[in-house]
Amino acid sequence: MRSPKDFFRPLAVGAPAPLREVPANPSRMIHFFPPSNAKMVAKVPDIAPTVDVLLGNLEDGVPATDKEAARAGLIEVGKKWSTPDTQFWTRINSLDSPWALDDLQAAVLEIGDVLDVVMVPKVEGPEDIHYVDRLLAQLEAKAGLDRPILVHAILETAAGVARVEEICAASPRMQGLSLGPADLAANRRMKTTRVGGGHPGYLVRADPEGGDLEAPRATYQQDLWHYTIARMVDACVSNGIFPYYGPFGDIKDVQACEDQFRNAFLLGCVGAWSLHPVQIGIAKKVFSPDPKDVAHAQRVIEAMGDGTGAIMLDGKMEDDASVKQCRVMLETAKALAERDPELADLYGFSKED
Ligand SMILES: CC(=O)SCCNC(=O)CCNC(=O)[C@H](O)C(C)(C)COP(=O)(O)OP(=O)(O)OC[C@H]1O[C@@H](n2cnc3c(N)ncnc32)[C@H](O)[C@@H]1OP(=O)(O)O
Ligand SMILES: CC(=O)C(=O)O
Ligand SMILES: [Mg+2]
Repeated sequence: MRSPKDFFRPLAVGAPAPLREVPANPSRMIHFFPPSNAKMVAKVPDIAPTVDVLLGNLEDGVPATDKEAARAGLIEVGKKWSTPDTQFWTRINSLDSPWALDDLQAAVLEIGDVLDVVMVPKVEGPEDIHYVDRLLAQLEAKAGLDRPILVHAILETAAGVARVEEICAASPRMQGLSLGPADLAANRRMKTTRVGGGHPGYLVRADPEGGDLEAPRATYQQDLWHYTIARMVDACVSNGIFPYYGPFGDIKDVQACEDQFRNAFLLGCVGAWSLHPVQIGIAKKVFSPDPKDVAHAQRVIEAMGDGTGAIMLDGKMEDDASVKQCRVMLETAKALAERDPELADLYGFSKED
């Protein structure tokens, strides 16, 4: 662990100074595309303006035989990047793979000027972040970049979950964390075969009525990811960075995808991954506060005056703590509405709001 005095010093001569605060840019969906697929690369100009984050994926999902082609596709997209209101990220291969070093070098040296965030998979502890941190500083200095590239870690090993707080605090470059439910399930030896979402076998059953064990009893499916997401949210918030739900692999089940995303939103996540165009709209809907909640938040804030004390509104007690929740809701809505006029209209915000 670096001394607190050195925490914000650049890690290489000539590298840009680390940021003191991670920007809270809208990132309701991190949209994944495989840059090795020429058809999908051709769609980038149309898709980029419709998403908050576009991510060129170099890791899992890209066949080993296509790794070089994916890196070349990412560079091609970066060189033509002309959507400054959308963030541009990449996911590099894991640090123990034969590709990670070349991924990082190519991404920073060739397109570092347009790259906002590098997503690092399978992070096991702060030492992985320290390695990437120093390397990025050296590469940024070499490329002559004037602002640092941030780092996003995927939580997809038991060791990573056990050290999640240390990972979040490892560097001022840390932008956020995503849940990696597929690799995490494998690493934990969970007995599932899915990419995120629930499982019908993970349930609780109602007690038998009148002790009748033969009578039908209601069952309730439980959320396999609740514990990990809650830990992730606490670790992120206490370090001033952002938590995200990861992928939902059952593309056709848009309803369960929406439910999983909403659980994450309610627990504090700011966004999720979209793997297919159909999931972009789901993430946009879920991670933009509901206009009814925004209107309610405005009413509570107005009714609470200076924000202290206790009042009754619609039969419910409101006080200092509920007004703080309402401010979170309103601030989130305002930040999103700033870049989305349709949302601003939906919330009834005027330009002065
Ligand atoms: C556990 C993890 O690591 S998750 C992250 C790794 N995985 C990924 O990144 C997967 C990303 N997604 C994909 O590769 C694709 O969506 C797949 C393979 C899952 C499905 O692709 P398809 O079989 O082509 O789906 P489908 O036929 O429904 O696609 C409809 C259209 O959307 C396009 N499309 C599909 N996914 C994407 C995408 N992620 N970005 C842009 N366009 C896409 C298709 O090219 C197709 O275009 P067309 O109508 O012009 O032919
Ligand atoms: C997100 C990811 O990489 C996983 O679920 O494994
Ligand atoms: Mg993974």
